[in-house]
This record gives sequence, C-alpha cells and structure tokens, in this order.
Amino acid sequence: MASIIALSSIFHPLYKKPLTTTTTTSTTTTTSTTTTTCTSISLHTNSHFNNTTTLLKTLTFLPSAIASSSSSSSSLLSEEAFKGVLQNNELGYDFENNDMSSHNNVEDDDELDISKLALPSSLVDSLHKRGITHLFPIQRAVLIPALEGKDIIARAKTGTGKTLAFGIPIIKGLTEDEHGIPHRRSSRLPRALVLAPTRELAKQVEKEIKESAPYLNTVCVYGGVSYGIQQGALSRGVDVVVGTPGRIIDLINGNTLKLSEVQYLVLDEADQMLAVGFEEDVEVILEKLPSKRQSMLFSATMPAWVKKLARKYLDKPLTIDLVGDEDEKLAEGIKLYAILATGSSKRTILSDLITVYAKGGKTIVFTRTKKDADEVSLSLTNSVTSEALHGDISQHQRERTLNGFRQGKFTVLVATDVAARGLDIPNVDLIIHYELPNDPETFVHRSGRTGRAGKEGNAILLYTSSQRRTVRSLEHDVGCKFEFVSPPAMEEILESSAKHVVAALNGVHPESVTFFTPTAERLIEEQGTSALAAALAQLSGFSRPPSSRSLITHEQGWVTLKLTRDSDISRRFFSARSVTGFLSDVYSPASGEVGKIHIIADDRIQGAIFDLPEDVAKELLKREIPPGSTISKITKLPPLQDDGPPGDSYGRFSDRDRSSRRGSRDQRGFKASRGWGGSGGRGRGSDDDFGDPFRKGGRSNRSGGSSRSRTGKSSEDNRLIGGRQSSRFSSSDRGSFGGSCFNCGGSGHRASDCPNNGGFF
Ligand SMILES: Nc1ncnc2c1ncn2[C@@H]1O[C@H](COP(=O)(O)OP(=O)(O)OP(=O)(O)O)[C@@H](O)[C@H]1O
Repeated sequence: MASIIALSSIFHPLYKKPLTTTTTTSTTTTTSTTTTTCTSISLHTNSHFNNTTTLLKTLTFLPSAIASSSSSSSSLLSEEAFKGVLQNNELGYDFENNDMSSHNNVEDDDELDISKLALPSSLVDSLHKRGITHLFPIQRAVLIPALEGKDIIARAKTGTGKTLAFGIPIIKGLTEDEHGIPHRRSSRLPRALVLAPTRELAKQVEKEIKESAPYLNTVCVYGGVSYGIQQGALSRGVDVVVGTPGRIIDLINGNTLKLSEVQYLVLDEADQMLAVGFEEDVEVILEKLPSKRQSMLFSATMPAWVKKLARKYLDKPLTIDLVGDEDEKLAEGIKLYAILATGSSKRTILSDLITVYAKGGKTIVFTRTKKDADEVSLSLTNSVTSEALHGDISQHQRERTLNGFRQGKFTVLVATDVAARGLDIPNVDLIIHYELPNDPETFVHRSGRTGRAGKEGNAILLYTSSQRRTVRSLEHDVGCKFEFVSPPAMEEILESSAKHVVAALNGVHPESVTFFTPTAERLIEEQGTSALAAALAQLSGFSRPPSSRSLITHEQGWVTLKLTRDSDISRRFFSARSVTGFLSDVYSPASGEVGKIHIIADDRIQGAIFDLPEDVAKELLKREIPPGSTISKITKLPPLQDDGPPGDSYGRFSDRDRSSRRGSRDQRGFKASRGWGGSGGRGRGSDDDFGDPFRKGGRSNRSGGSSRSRTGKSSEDNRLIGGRQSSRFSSSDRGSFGGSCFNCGGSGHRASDCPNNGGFF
C-alpha cells in the first residue's frame, strides 16, 4: 500500500504537494518541467524507489515521437527529456540503442505490466480477466501525464487501445483518492463524461469501462431510444456518463443530467464529431462543464476544427502523437490493396474478393449510402451471409446486427460510414472500400476496423479509372502505400474456395463422418480422388465450370487479351484505334465486338489490353497474326496508362456538390470533380456511366447476357478507351473506316489498304 500511496501522491492530479519545477524558456521549460518532476521522483523518493523505477522505466520505452507541444501547450515529453531524468542513468537504460537490457533488476516485460503500475487492484483484476496484462504504447504514453492531471491531446493509430488509454487513469481517479484510499461518495452526480460521435462507439466505450470497472456506475446515453431508461439510470446516481452529444444536450436541458461535478472530460474520436456534424453540440456541452476539470481529446486524425477545439477548451494540453505527420496512420498489421473496377463490376467481384482476401473470416464492406448498403448486402446473400448496417435501421436491430456479426452468425457486414465508425469488432479480417471514402480521415477509420489490437488484416480500395489520382492523393494524405492488384483470377478464387471448404470439413462432427463413411469408401473405390474433387467443387459452389471473366470489368463471358506491336516495325503512336484497326484486319467480327481497351503503360512496349466475348476471342486467337505483333490471353493486368479525367482531385464531397454535378451531367457537360466523390465527381453507383469523356461506342449489341452489364446498360456504353479518343466505326462499315491503320497509324484506312503495307495484309 505504501508504494501505491507514493505513486498516487506523485502523479495523481488531485495531489496538493507542488511538483518540482525549473524555469527555462518556452519548449525547453516544458521539457524540464516533466524532466524535473521525474527526476524528483527518481532522486528524492527513495522509499518508493522500486515503483518509481518501474514507472521511469516505462517512460523510457516511450516511442521517440511521443509528444510535442501544441501552440498553447506547455509540456513536452521526449527521449531527450528522459535522458535528463536519468542523468545518473540509475536504471542502466541504453538510450542510444533503446535498450533496457543492461538494467539488471527488472525484466523487460515488467515495464508495461499493469499489475506493477500501482493501479487499483480491482481494476488490475478485471483487466486481467479480460486478458489485458500489459499496456499498449498509447496507454503507457498517456498514463503518467493523465495521472498528473494534465490535459491531453492523444493521437494514435486505429485499434491501438485509445479507450483504455483514457479509461485506465480515469478509473483510477474515480476509484481512489490521491493516497490510494477508496473514494466514499456523497453525491452521485457524474464525475466523468465521455463524448462519442456515434451510438455504437458510445456503447463500446461504456462496455470497455464497465468491464474494466464493474464497481463503477457507467451509463450510456444516445438518441434513437426512449429517454425513460436513461433518465432513470442517471437519477439513481452515476460515476461515468458516456454518450453522443445530441442526447446529452437533451438530458441536460431536461435537467436529468447535471455536469457540475464532472472532473474528467473525454472527447473520443473527436475528428468524427466533425464528420457527423456534432461540432456545435460538442461546444455547447463543453461550455457547460466546470472549468476545473481534466480534459482528454482522442482522435485518429487532427482536422482544423479539432485543433481549434483543443485551443479553446483544453488547458495547456500535452500532445501525445504516436502517429506523426508523415507516418502511416494505420496500424502496421493492415495490408492495403487497390483494385481497379467499374461501377458495374464492383458487385461482381465483391464476393470473389471476400473469398480470396477474408480467408473465411469477417468482412466489413463500406458503402457511402444506405441504399447501396442494402443493395450490396442483398446482392451478396447468394454467396455469403451478409447484413446491412446503417442509420435507417432501428437502434434495436442495429445492436442485434452488430452482436450477430461479433458472434460470427454472419460473416459480411455492409455498412455506411456513420454506422460503423469506431466499432471495435474483434477479428475483422477484411475491409472493402466499396466506394471511395469522402476524405482521408474516413479512410483511416474504415480501414482501422481491421488489424486491431496488434492483429493482421487486409483493406481493399475499389476505385474506377477516373479515380486514380484520388487514390494517389489518398496515399499521400494518409501516408500509406497501396499494392495495386487485379481482381482475383479464377484460379485464385477456386483455390481459396477449396481452402475454405477444407477448413469447413474440419468442423464436421465425427459422428456425421461415420455416417457417410461407407458411401465415401464406395465412391473412392469407384472414382478415386475425383469423387472427393467433385464434392469439393460442389461445396465451393462451382458445380459447373466457371466461365471466363474480363480482367477489366470482371464481367462473365469475356476474355481479356493483350496486343503488342514491335516498336521497330512501327514507331507510330499506339492508340485504341490501333487495336480496333488491328482487329478489323485480322478478324473483322472482333472489331465490332471489342469491349474496353486500355493502353499499356510501359515505354518499352507498344500495346494495349482489351476485352472480347469468349467465343470471339477464341476465333481471333486461331487467326494468323501479322509479323511483329503478338496477341495473347492474359491472367493479370499489366500497368495501364492513366486515363482519369483531369479534375479528379482531393477535397470533400458534399451532397450539394453531388447534385450540382448531376445537373451538369444532364446537360451533357462533364465537369471535372473537385471531390473524392468516388466516380470522379459523379453520383453514386454511376462511376462509369459518364466518367470517360472519351468513351466511344463501336460494339454491336450481342444477344445473350454477356454483352450487357448488370446495370442493364450495354457494355458499349461502358467502353473505356485508355483515355484517348476513338472513332466510332462498324466492322461492316468498310466504306467509312474510323479506326487507325495498325500498320502506319494513319487514320481513315485499314492496314490492308495501307499505302505502306508491308505485304502481310
Ligand atoms: N493493453 C491491451 N492489451 C490487450 N488488448 C487491449 C489492450 N488495450 C486495448 N485492448 C483491446 O484492443 C481493442 C482495440 O482497442 P480500442 O477500441 O480502444 O482501440 P482504439 O484505438 O480506440 O481504436 P479506434 O481508433 O479504431 O476507435 C479492444 O478490443 C480492446 O479491448
């Protein structure tokens, strides 16, 4: 107990003994303040040396970019500071090599061991029960300054444990006084207030605090449910209130929630308050709080409003930034992929992506609108179990959905941003950004639903050709790198499906197996391994052979081919028209059927990739090809030339922008987007409807499903031609050939009519 008192007395915000300070200037002053505080602990509190040692050692492990002073801040923690603390290097810490091993008394693991940090034993016990034994970096970074009573701005990557970073010091402060003596409370007005941007996040924070400190009364308040229960809980007395700003204001106005005794304020996911339009409400609440309080602001990102808020309402906050300006803002375990898709192909590839990248685990698909969430979820139900989560779904149903997803009752959650913000669902393996997020912050939040608590995960961004530049901006703004990959090839899908089926087989009850064994033995005798292969194919959903798919649009029944031309033979500009010209000469029906065309982005190669219906492609590949040219079916897309419209730039995408852009579309005047609006500034789900100003037709409508996209539009409408203009032409229209000569590149004639014909055509 003595050591607990000692630690509390040194660090607890309510401790009256003045901390030792030194006077130097500006930033250095701050450093010295912290340093001296620590130094005084280290050098002058001999009787408590062991615990102090532990704390100091914990501090020494803080990452180098741990804290910086904000404009109004007066604190700075850094390794420099810690070097100062340990002038005599009592702990034997090797600062140069960030190595504690030379210290001989305490094992490395002890540094973050929560049972060694003089926290209330009840708290330690409940954390242990939850499997939480050691602090995460943001928690160890926040703990000491929070216990010192400092206002804090903390920024850490998603899923790294921010809730307990503020939860632990607040629980300690609410549990015992500065001497470690349990509080006896007279009034039961709330002493801690946590503001969260969404109901789900509020409930999650409540859960985290309740599970860590079941002996405290924690009440969660949010809109969409009746006031009665929340009012009742508040009137019975409460320690911690967690809630969304709107309902909190209602309860304050209804005189049920009184904030006069609030000592701790937390703004969780402060950046998201802004995103969901709570900025005014937040400020109204902050104005009503007692001025003598400790405030902690947690945010994954730092937009201007959050900085303003900090300046206005926090007192000389210490900024603890475990992200930094340049660094990747996502947890390390998250692998990022970007996949080029069209509006219509997104739905087709979605289940394939889930099959290959989620590896049988949980997936969250993010859409921008509620309607999309419903539609996408519905379209998935044939292949996977899926549910939608958005604001139009009742609160009760939302909770049921979330619980079902947590418990693995279904594996794919299709959610809008607001509904899924800040959700902590363990073991989400895959995030799919079905549409581009509105801004980098949203991207970080969405992606951060995977790779939580040190685990690994994948996040896939689906983008259209007109959004390439936005994807690059995103990389820059988030400080991340995407791996640009093609949609999974059929082989990968089959292989992953087989793996899932094999994994599922392991779950079959042995008794059921015995039941089927005689039939299995007979089948193997009769058919050998093909019997098992047939069973796997059936279980994978591939009882019929998969039809080929375009690598560009992913539409079934299409094949993607690559055409290259030897640059020694022709130095002419290679364009989409070169492709149509080539097809027209080699196998003229193909020129009327060609789908999308993209020019290959490789200086050493003159070439393009393009789609043809499977049967036409087969015929084409049988034809004799002019010397110097190659044509082949490909299974992976090569790098392609950027063909986005010029205005696909960074910015927020408001509804007003969207509607005005729609208006401009109707007038047939495509205006460059200024937003991350997905679709290069076009409305939802219409990414390719009018995205390519250079798109031209040329393909006849084929009978049968494959020539039409799922949207009902002909693929002709969808054609995208490598960003360059192509002329309309028809293979049967030999009189007015609009392509360019594959031989000389000149327009208006075919290679067979080329005056420079090398003899082949
Ligand atoms: N020290 C710890 N040891 C083990 N697990 C922990 C620890 N701290 C937190 N966790 C768990 O890690 C998960 C993520 O924590 P939390 O939700 O607080 O992250 P976050 O940083 O707030 O994420 P986000 O920014 O996405 O909201 C939770 O399930 C939490 O219980």
